[in-house]
This record gives sequence, C-alpha cells and structure tokens, in this order.
Amino acid sequence: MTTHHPRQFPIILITGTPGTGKTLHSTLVQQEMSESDIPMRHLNIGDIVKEQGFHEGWDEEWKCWIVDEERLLDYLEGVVNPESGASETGFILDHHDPSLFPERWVDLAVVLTCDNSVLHDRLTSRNYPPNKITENVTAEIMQTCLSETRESYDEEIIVELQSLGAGDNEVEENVERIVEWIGQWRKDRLEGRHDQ
Ligand SMILES: Nc1ncnc2c1ncn2[C@@H]1O[C@H](COP(=O)(O)OP(=O)(O)O)[C@@H](O)[C@H]1O
Repeated sequence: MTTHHPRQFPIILITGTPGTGKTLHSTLVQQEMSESDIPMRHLNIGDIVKEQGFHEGWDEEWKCWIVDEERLLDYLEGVVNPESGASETGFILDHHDPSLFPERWVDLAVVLTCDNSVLHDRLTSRNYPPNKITENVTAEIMQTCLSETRESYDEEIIVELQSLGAGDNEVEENVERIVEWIGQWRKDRLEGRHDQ
C-alpha cells in the first residue's frame, strides 16, 4: 500500500476547454514561483501522455490520443505523492479534463473561461479540424469544464478566472491571484492549518 506523506507544497489544477490558456497560465505560475521558496512544477498532462506513451493509440477522427488513464494515473501518483517522502515541490496539473484526478490530490482548482469567438479563433489558428473546434466551442458554451470541476471538487477550492485576451493585465492579474493563493496555502501549512 502506498504511504502518503503530508504535503508540504500544494497541488493546483488549472483546467478549462482547450485553448482557454491553461498552458500559458501554468508556465507563468511556474516561472513566477521558480525563484521563491515554493517551487511549483508544471505538469502538462497532454505532453506527458504523448511523451511517455500513456495512450492506446491515435483517434484519427478527433485528432487526439486515446488516454490510458490507469497507467497515466499510476505514473502521476508516483510523481505527486512519492513513496520516498513528501515532494520537494508543488505541482500544477495542466489538463482539460478535471474529472481525471483523484479529489485528494487537488488543493486548488482553477477553471479558465473564454469568449466563444475568441476561443474559436485560437483553435482555428491551431489548425484543429472543424469537428474538434465545434466540440470545444460547444463545451465552452455549455460550461462543461466548470460543471465537471464542480462535480469533482469541493466548491470552496474552485476559482473561475476569465482568460479572454481582453485587457492589458488580465493574464498577469490571474497569475498574481494564483501566486497569492499558493503563498497562503504554504503559510497555512507551516502554521498547521491543513489537516491532511
Ligand atoms: N488570456 C489570454 N490572453 C492572451 N492570449 C491568451 C490568453 N489565454 C490564452 N492565450 C493564447 O491562446 C493560445 C492558447 O493558449 P494555451 O495556453 O495553449 O491554451 P490551453 O493550454 O488551454 O490549450 C496561446 O497562443 C495563448 O498564448
């Protein structure tokens, strides 16, 4: 049985429909924290699936990997909850499917949202096929990711942030909010206010 050591650094999920800005925000949060005493490691789940081969092949219709969730989660468990002891860093889980992860992993769930036409343009410039653009823009209209996040985690740890590409400081302000939250989590942890 896996032994779980008390976490010293938080695990943050940054989720949202593809194209909402997860990787942009995750990269900036990692950068911002890299010089601090709370290092945060960005785990781009899509890249890990591809690089480590945690998939059962390529879905030609939807142009995506068919994820082997069991192997992926086994691997991630060893990264975020190492048996050798508490991790020396926090983690940013960058993924569009919030329901993939066990609830106990996630300390803060950030859901990025976007305007439909902006999202459409971002996905078009990524050369997504039309069916994939429609699927994702519809998911954004239906707020699918936000609903799934609410089904997966406690309302108290969910933060919804707009990532419209509007306003000069939008991304900076979002990153600042996440950074502040990480600092608060660590302070609470050091003062013994987290019970896990
Ligand atoms: N809030 C934003 N302001 C400006 N550009 C953004 C914003 N969010 C995302 N983008 C841009 O949109 C594109 C998709 O962002 P990305 O972070 O790759 O999305 P995701 O990881 O959710 O698929 C990138 O070119 C990114 O720079």
